[in-house]
Amino acid sequence: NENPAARSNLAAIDAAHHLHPFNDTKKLNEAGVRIIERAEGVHIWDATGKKYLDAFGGLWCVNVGYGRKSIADAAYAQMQELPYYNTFFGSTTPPTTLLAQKVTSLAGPNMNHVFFTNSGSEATDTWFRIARVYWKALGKPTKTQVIARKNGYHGSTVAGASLGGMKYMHEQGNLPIEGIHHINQPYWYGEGGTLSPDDFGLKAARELEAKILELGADNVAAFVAEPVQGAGGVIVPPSTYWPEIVRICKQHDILLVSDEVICGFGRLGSWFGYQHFGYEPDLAPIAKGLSSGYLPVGGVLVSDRVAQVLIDEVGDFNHGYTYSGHPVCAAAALENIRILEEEKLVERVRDDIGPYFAKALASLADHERVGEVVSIGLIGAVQLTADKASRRRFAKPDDVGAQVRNQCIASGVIVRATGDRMLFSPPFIISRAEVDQAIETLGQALDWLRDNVSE
Ligand SMILES: Cc1ncc(COP(=O)(O)O)c(CNc2cccc(C(=O)O)c2)c1O
Repeated sequence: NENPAARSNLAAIDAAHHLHPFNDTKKLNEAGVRIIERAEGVHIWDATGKKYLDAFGGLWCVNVGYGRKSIADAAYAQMQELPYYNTFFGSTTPPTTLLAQKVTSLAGPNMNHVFFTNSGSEATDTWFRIARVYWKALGKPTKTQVIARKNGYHGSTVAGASLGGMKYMHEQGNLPIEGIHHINQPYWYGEGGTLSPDDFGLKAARELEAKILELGADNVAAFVAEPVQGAGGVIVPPSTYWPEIVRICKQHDILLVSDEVICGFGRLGSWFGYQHFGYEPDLAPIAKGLSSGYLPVGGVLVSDRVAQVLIDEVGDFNHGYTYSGHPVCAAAALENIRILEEEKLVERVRDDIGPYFAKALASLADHERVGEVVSIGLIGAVQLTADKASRRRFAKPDDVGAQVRNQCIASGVIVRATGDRMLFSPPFIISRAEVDQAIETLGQALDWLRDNVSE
């Protein structure tokens, strides 16, 4: 399949003109870019014809799997009918309105409105402004501060990168912007010390209360958190965490924002992550699984409490994007959700392949280089450790994670590494045999780590 000239030519063109996200362009150009040409089911192929099992689902997002012709057909038909019109100036288009109805019908009884965006980052900036507008309309204009978590990820816009808790992002662009504060993440394995997970869950949650009291509840607009922190390493909170967060937000009258960009649309075995953990947010950004990545679309689910103020008190809400509610993206998202419903893929994650995946992942727990394995539905992580008993971390977690990831990719399985945690987020259609292949491949990479990386 390899056409060396064509491939190397494309790589050379890419090196000459394409600046990639989250990448060191010089290193990338030396290594050579991987040209992905096609995909089907859970597999992708690069330009050399190499086939990979994509156990990471693109970027956490290809929930229905690749090659869904019906999504392409839906987008094509809509594009021929009406390729674009805006939702400004009192307009909408049929797919946009129907998508708003469909998404809110899945979001629970108190989430009946959605604001559309093109991405999760734009959804973050949207709820950030809604939260402040809400409190101002209620006569509390000083409630502007937002609390987020270290190692959380909420996107790459200025507010998104500021609300995220990644220091290496803050250092680029003089972030965070003012008005944003961070508390620790509920990462028991790395930060729980000698506490039990349950005690640590309460301790981590109560950092929110301390921060609110430090800032003054009359100055705090909202708290944002991912049900499970994805890009931060699939940090699953102890069971005591979320109930305590809910208590604190209620007690101090702080809006609760649940970032559903990864956890939404079935990833945890429920339509939204907050349904899995049993809480109801005031605002919830969505993207990724909304369209399974087939076209860029995002949004913010808005609770009745907030929507009522936005509608009855605020009047003009001066925010929005050219492509907010884009009809072709909406048509693709509608077909994506139809597939999730018709094939009962969310139930499959909850009742079948999710439990199977958890069992397969647990088979790695005894490996001498594994500190913990965690999963909910079809999101999972394997924590690497230099010493099981002491939970000692490798000196260079990023390097170790990258080496293990590269071993897996060389063996034809795409996984993600965040530091020293190996992450999975496969399409919901993954078969049991493909789960076994992904786990076995990681197991071989762990053996390689044990036999080749000391310390
Ligand atoms: C929880 C969460 N919130 C917001 C965003 C921003 O969405 P957009 O990217 O569509 O603007 C995300 C995105 N998450 C994301 C995006 C790109 C790469 C990776 C990775 O883990 O390597 C993760 C996310 O995971």
